[in-house]
Amino acid sequence: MANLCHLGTASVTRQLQDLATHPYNLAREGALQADGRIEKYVCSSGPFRLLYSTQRVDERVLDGLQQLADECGLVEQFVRMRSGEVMNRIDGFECENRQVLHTSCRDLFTANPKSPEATAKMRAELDRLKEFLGDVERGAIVNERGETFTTMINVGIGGSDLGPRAIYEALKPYGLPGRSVQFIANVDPDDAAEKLAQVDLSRTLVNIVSKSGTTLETLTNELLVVNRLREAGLDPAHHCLAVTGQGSPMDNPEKYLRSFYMYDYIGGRYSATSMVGAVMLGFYLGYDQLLEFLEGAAIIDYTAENRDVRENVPLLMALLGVWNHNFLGSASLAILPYSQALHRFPAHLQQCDMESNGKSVDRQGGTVNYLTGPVVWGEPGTNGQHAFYQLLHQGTEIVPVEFIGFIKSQYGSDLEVKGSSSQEKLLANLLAQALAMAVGRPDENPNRNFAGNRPSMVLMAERLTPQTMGALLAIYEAKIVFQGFVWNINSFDQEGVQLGKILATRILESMKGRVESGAEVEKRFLEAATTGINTTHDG
Ligand SMILES: O=P(O)(O)OC[C@H]1O[C@H](O)[C@H](O)[C@@H](O)[C@@H]1O
Repeated sequence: MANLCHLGTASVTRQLQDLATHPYNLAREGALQADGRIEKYVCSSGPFRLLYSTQRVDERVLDGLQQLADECGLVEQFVRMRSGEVMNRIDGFECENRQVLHTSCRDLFTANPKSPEATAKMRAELDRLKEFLGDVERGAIVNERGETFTTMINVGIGGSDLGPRAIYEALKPYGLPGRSVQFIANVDPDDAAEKLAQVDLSRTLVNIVSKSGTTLETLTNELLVVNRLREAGLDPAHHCLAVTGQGSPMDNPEKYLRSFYMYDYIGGRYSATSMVGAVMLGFYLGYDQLLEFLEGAAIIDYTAENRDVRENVPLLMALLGVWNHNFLGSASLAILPYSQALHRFPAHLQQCDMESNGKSVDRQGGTVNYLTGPVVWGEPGTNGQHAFYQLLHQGTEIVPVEFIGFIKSQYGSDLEVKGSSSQEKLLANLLAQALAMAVGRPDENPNRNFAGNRPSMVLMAERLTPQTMGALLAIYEAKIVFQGFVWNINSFDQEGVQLGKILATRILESMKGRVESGAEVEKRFLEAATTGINTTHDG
């Protein structure tokens, strides 16, 4: 039974609303140095340290957020989720009615996993993956000409692409020698054409990833790649792998060189540590580094069970986000990694956050009367500083920022220019931006005045490695789940994506002259979009 306490019923909500009428003034002279604030407002979990002195909070607000966490039973709900309680549900209405057990996929490093049966299933799949990867490595599994496989194409979309791709991009320096991965996600034929042109298909494994086994883009791209394999004289059953839900339409092991399973209690946007990410990451990183990635996530899952907000990074980030969004009124959230390797991480978080918490109905089927998930966006720094930081500093929209930074580079190849290394310049810019947003700078010229009081927080670790990437992923997954508990919404289904798929099918039918009754609007919209534009195919 989910806690009925949430933002709308917590007794402390009124107190936080009162505190929000006069939030901490970061731009006041000496505000940041007061009371050892900079050193005091630091929280650590696993390999990450969160600096939050540049948030508009003080001890009373933090105490209020602690009380909100306690009243909502956030950690208790998180523990119950990890232990297998059915939390993907809406009381009294038809719903998915499922457990939420993405944490079971990495709960491998203890004799007492939270959900033993789910972890045992993941362990069994990992054992099969380890054997397969070993066969590929040893050359026991080779192509038609007896050559080893060097490349993998990952065919999937949404959670079957965004998380795995972001993690692959983040960990490129850690790949096994000679290994590479390409991703085909969009149904746009140019996406597949561009990727297929970059590989030697004869040396390529094709990893078809779809939890449901029914996603139009993925099935279309599978056929497209299979067709290209056949055209090249290659046997698809000798190159293609499948990762899908047990019993899905793709669960057809004879059709594939290997099939690996994920389960309905793992949401697509939370599946990067399941076989959805593990097959590709294991091929690229090797099995041992895949385990390091999973262990990083597991470490955070356990630290996230600390009830003390001040000692639990994902819980603190969740509550600071609620403070900025629900009490200070910000509408969006910028996630700005000062690491080019994390350039696809904000895109993954857009799905994980906005598909989880972009909801307006609570877990009892009622309409919420408070804000839920924010708009999430972001790009790496320092690039963003040359793009949208003007708005962050002087726009009418206050956009809270979550910066992510590392002390050391991944490659260790750097150059001292004008007395500093590039990594030093990267970090200096990150910290400078957080301070500038907070403190501002008064100027009599209104166009040069920086009002400050623009909140941010800084997540720091030593270096982006497989383990810190796993930890970073789990921090954000837990943060998003904690916020969904505060808002008393079901963060684990995605009914909102279904209507578009239905209308797309109707428009496809219209294109073929088959107009269902009631699909008049789609037909007319299609005609307005295409009539008079050359739609004949050039070749
Ligand atoms: O993995 P699949 O079943 O192919 O689903 C891929 C994606 O499809 C849908 O759009 C869902 O909204 C996503 O959550 C899911 O990740």
